[in-house]
Amino acid sequence: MSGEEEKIYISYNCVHKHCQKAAEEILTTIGKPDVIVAIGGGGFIPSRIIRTFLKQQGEKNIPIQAIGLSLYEDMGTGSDTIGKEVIRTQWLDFGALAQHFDSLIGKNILIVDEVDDTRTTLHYALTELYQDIKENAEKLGKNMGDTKLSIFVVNNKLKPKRAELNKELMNGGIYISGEDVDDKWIAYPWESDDIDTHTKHAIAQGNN
Ligand SMILES: O=P(O)(O)OC[C@H]1O[C@H](OP(=O)(O)OP(=O)(O)O)[C@H](O)[C@@H]1O
Repeated sequence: MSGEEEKIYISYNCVHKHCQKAAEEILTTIGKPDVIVAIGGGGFIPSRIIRTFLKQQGEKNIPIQAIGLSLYEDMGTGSDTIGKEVIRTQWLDFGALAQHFDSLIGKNILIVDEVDDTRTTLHYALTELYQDIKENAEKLGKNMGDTKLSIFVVNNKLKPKRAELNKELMNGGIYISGEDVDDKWIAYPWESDDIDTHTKHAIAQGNN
């Protein structure tokens, strides 16, 4: 079987509908997030879409903050290590954030990415964000208060993960995937150089 046939094709419609459904669940469980943290590049488009459905009439748009995380093979890795390392290419600018909030302390934070593959990236994002907020709180002589960290991914791959998400750090925050899928290559529409053919494949697979 060729690589092409192995891929799962996801259409823009499909991403949109997963975002809509996840937003409903978020609003009925943890309530409206104060800020969305988009993990670039794959988390950018889903973040913008989900914001549409999280916004309530007459209210301000939820700010989207971008962080850039990339996975690199860790050449010096031993057999007991994670095998891939996460590189920060962009991080939160707490100075700029201060225009919107006094800080992220006590806020309802939603982290968004397109795919949870080995979970390395989400684990890194959750742990590092928590740590930064905690350090910020300590500097201000505060505690973490009711800071909640939740996660939305368009797709979660059903496979053994290289890292687990620490529920304690999430503090009642939730994890939602639009759809759990087999451990196959996922073709997202924003990566396509032929969107019409891509969408046809997605429709044929029921991913529209
Ligand atoms: O669960 P994991 O195994 O950590 O993999 C998931 C991550 O991998 C991809 O990022 P990539 O580094 O390819 O960057 P991109 O989003 O810019 O494509 C994807 O966007 C996720 O962030």
